[in-house]
Amino acid sequence: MSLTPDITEFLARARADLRMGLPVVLVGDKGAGLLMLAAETMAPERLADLRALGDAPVVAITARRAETLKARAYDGDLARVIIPADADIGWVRSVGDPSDDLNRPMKGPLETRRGGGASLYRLAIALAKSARLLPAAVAIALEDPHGFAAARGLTRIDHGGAAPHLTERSPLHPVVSARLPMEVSEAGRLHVFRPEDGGEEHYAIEIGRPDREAPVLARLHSACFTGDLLGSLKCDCGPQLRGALAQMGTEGAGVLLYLNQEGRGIGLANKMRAYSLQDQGFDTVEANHRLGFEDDERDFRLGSDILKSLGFSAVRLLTNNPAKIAMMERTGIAVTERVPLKVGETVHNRGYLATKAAKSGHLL
Ligand SMILES: Nc1nc2c(ncn2[C@@H]2O[C@H](COP(=O)(O)OP(=O)(O)OP(=O)(O)O)[C@@H](O)[C@H]2O)c(=O)[nH]1
Ligand SMILES: [Zn+2]
Repeated sequence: MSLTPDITEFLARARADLRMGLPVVLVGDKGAGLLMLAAETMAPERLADLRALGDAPVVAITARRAETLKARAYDGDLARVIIPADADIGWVRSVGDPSDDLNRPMKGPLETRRGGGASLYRLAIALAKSARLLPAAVAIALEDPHGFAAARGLTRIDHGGAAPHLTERSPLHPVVSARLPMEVSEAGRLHVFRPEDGGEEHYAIEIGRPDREAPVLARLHSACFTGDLLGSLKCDCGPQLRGALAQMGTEGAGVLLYLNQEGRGIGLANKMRAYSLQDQGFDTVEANHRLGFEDDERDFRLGSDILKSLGFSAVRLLTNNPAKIAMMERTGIAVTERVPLKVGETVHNRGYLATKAAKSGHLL
């Protein structure tokens, strides 16, 4: 019935639960169950309650994180680290959080579980990521997941229904648009787009009245609180944002998409964790990996969705990132020209820009 939450709505609820430190119940296709919490937000007393359920709980982590911890990833893309009986919550958190890797290296070897299906653990990690938490999930098997969830009022997620929603993006809908006179152009307009899944809103800033039949000067900008707002010298985002808008103002037409995918899609808290690791000597890509993330967790398809919704089908794209161009082309937006955007190099971000060129294929 329409008044009952659907899977998208249950997933949104699960994300909120995990951020608060609440457990979520996952149900497999054959009825197997898993109780999960995000390692990062779990309260110490809940670890004791989990242990009381029987079997030793595990921390599920990505293979990226497992590599740093030298833990065997028997499941390929993930590892299930067994929580020893005498381990406390600090130990559990350190499995997921690399902040103390160098100061207080974990005493190994870590024992990891093998055998049995891993799909629910994979779902647990994907959920933690989509909640913008560290990809580390404390989990224990449940025999009667339905009864367990119902008795405690916990959110229950069915694997079959959930899996496609974690890889496919949610449809975006225009909410409102209004005139916004700006320094670069008085003919500015801000459009707000909202996804159906309760996730972040994204924005389009339209300058002038670009012709929908011709390629539009466009920029896909990912949110960077530190660079866009604070004038951080560690990246080039602020100057790129202002440079792109200035060029659109000068040409009299353009569209800048402001995608709320902070920190290449890992969220500000995790980006700051990456910055701490960078201060310990790791580069931007290595830092992401130590945290358990891929180099880049963004979904540029959002950009094509918004451009199409605004009526555009071809762009002159302001970027140095070939992945953005490839994704535009794959999703039906023609890139007729790449317009380079080289601004804001500083002594602090020279290494960052060089790493992006060497490891992420950015054009110099
Ligand atoms: N995880 C992580 N994210 C970072 C770091 N430095 C900057 N970012 C994020 O990287 C993104 C940069 O976005 P963009 O400038 O749109 O993308 P780009 O891939 O550099 O491509 P172009 O600028 O178009 O060439 C923003 O979301 C920043 O918050 C970092 O060291 N670690
Ligand atoms: Zn930045």
